[in-house]
Amino acid sequence: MISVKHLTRTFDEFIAVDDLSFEIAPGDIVGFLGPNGAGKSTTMKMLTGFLPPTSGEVKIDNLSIDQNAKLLQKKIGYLPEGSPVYGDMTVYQFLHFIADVRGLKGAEKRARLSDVIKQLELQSVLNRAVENLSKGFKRRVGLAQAIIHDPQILILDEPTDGLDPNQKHHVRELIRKLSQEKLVIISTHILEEVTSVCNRVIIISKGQLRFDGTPTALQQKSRYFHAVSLTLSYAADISGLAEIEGVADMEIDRITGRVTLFPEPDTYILGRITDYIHHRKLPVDSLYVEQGRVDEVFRRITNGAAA
Ligand SMILES: Nc1ncnc2c1ncn2[C@@H]1O[C@H](COP(=O)(O)OP(=O)(O)OP(=O)(O)O)[C@@H](O)[C@H]1O
Repeated sequence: MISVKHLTRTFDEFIAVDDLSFEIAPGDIVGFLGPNGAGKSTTMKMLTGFLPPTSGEVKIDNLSIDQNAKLLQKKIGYLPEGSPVYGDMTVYQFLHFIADVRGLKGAEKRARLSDVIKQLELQSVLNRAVENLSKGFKRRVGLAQAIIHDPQILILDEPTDGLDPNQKHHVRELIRKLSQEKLVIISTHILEEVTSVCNRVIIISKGQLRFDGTPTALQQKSRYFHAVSLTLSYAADISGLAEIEGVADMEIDRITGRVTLFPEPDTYILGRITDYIHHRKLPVDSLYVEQGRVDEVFRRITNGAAA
């Protein structure tokens, strides 16, 4: 269990993290979101005990990270932003070195090394210097070092940054698998990652907490939640759609031609829309109820007031 209370960090006059409080329990896969410069990395560094807070506290299993950093860091796997250091080592040397630092020995060390090499598919680059690897492989080496000691808590700063779509998928699957028995916090800019991997979302902006809830609760904040969208196979008179009882507003995407109808509060409009389409024989190609657009909520939340 991680407990964060009134966590604040300033750099000279600048407040990078501003009075954050939240608790994270095992089983939580937290997507930690925020625009560039929101304070995500700074928060993660404080959660892992690598940066002292200006005020407030972080407790892991009821122990303050400030006073117990060495002990608690054994429970944490941390993937910092960017690439692994010690770039002139080969991947194999680097992972051995990290295994030693983590106190792994003998058969256990060999088993864990072979396990992470397999999980992150690093066999083909074991003898290459870390600094010469592609961005994607560097990220995978970083992930391997984060999980080598099988930590209870995983804190991953942009784990899929720089990965191609196949690798992204692979790493998300790995995170999903690891999260069955661990507490996981990942920071990301990729909003689809949140709905596909996380069961909780924390959004910060300008160092302050703006949202803490499930991905579904976030989607429900979208103005598109339960709106009905449709596309037509050819142009037709759709002006009557906006007049349907219960439809508050209509929006047409100029690029895709997608038509979206927004319901009045607590109104179910799908039935009336399908009746209308049927009656007018409109050439509808696709029709669906929107689940809410996370990117729209994210923009609104991070530009304005707390949600
Ligand atoms: N050591 C430092 N000295 C001065 N300012 C810093 C320091 N570290 C971070 N900052 C500032 O604190 C703010 C938050 O930075 P942080 O890296 O935590 O943001 P972030 O949310 O991780 O951003 P990004 O998504 O771009 O990685 C930024 O304005 C950054 O410039």
